[in-house]
This record gives sequence, structure tokens and C-alpha cells, in this order.
Amino acid sequence: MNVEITDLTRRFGRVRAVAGVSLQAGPGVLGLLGPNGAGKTTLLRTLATVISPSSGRIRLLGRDPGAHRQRREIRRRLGYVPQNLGYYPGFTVVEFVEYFALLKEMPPATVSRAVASTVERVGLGDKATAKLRTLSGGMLRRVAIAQGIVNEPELLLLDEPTAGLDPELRVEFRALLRELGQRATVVVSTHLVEDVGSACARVALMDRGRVVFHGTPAELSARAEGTNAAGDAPLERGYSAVLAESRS
Ligand SMILES: Nc1ncnc2c1ncn2[C@@H]1O[C@H](COP(=O)(O)OP(=O)(O)OP(=O)(O)O)[C@@H](O)[C@H]1O
Repeated sequence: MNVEITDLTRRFGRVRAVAGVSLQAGPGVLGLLGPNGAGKTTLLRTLATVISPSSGRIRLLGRDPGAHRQRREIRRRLGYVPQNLGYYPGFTVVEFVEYFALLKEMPPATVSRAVASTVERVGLGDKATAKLRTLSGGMLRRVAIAQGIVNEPELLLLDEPTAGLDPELRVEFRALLRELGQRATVVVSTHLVEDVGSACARVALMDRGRVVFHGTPAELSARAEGTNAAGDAPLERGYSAVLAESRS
């Protein structure tokens, strides 16, 4: 398993943003659903080794992120696309992606080719030398995705990557997710149930810091059977049914 989380808790003062989560994930795309404030971003930031847990155990790619050397090794093999990535407006697309490639300690001789193919892969080939300040919001999201995948990560973490993308780009992005999930373990948080239905083999639903459902999208949909859960699509109804049940 590339992600093994046991009884993970992360506190911010009195708030338990993640409250005893145990979860495992192997290769493939795992969708992370949940209402605002459920703890998805905090869980992803912990997995990205950006913040450390308050308690509990994490193993990523068979390594312990609490140990310095192993954490470095994880970071080399990791991709993280946060909700709000800071952009350097005077950088070109290529410069920005290259900068992250170097931070990830990719072998220098491989960087130029990897950056060029990644920029093509996210559909920004014709913007390769454009300065970031001249790009639209959707294009910047693609730049964020490019920095996350330039090192061909074995573990890729994406926080609401489809927010702000137009429908055409969302469809393209889901295809990219499926492709990445064939080799890597991909964990993607989203508010769009369509993302889960079309791109994710498994889904975890969080509420109030806990995982209240973990299974396949079909199993989540099935949870609405026999209930009057609200929603326009089967997955949405399953989502509502699980939340209602966990809160009752
Ligand atoms: N740095 C922080 N300091 C204090 N509280 C925080 C911090 N980060 C998150 N929280 C709190 O932890 C809880 C979980 O937040 P988190 O951002 O992880 O949720 P989320 O599921 O990603 O929400 P959303 O869907 O709105 O992005 C919330 O109550 C939030 O206010």
C-alpha cells in the first residue's frame, strides 16, 4: 500500500481537523469527498508532509515521513497540487515548472525534457514561454497540475483541482487523472461528484474530521437505496444518505 494511515489526528488549537482517520490506498485514484470544513485539506497537507500529525501513524510509499531521510525520499517521489498555489507572476510557464522540478531534486540532465513534455501534457504547449501573469485562472490551474506531475510522482495529492476549470477542461482533466492513476496512487479532493463517478476507483467521504465511508462509487450510490436522501444524481444521494446516517 502506498498510503497507510492509522488513527491519524491533527489539531489546530481546540479544533480537531482530522479526528482519528485510518485509511489505506494503493495505485489508482481515490476521491476524497466531504462538506466544507470536513478535514480534507488538512489530511492532504499531512500526506504532503507540509504539516505533521498531532498523533497517529502514517507510512507513505513504504516510508516514515516523521524520519528526516525518509521524508526527503518521499518528497522526491511526491506530487502535491494545493488549493491555492503561490505563483511567481514574472516566471514563464516553463521556468515555473522547472523550478519545482529542481526543488524535487530531479536529476538536472532530465529536467528540460521532463518539463517540456509535462507542459504539453497539460495542454499548455502554446503558452510555454508566456509569463504567468498573462494566464487565465484555468490555465494557472493547469500550471499547478504541471508542477505536481513533472517528477512522475508515485503519490499524487490534489486539492480541488477541478475548481475553476470550464466543463471541457474538467473532462480532459479527468482523463488525465485516470491515466495518472494507472501507475501512481492519486488522492484527489473534490466537491464535484461527477469527478468521482468518472475518474475514481474508490472514494472516501469525510465529515467532521472522520472518514464516514470508504468504498467504490457504486457502493456509495447504493447507500441511498431505501432512503429519501436528497440529490440530483445517485452519487449525490449516496453522499447525502451517508452524511445523514453518520450525523443521526
Ligand atoms: N491552519 C489552521 N488553523 C486553524 N484551524 C484550521 C486550520 N486549517 C484548518 N482548520 C480548521 O480545520 C477544519 C478542517 O478544515 P479543512 O480545510 O481541512 O477542511 P476541508 O474539508 O478541506 O474544507 P473545504 O471543503 O472548505 O476546503 C476546519 O474547522 C478549519 O477551520
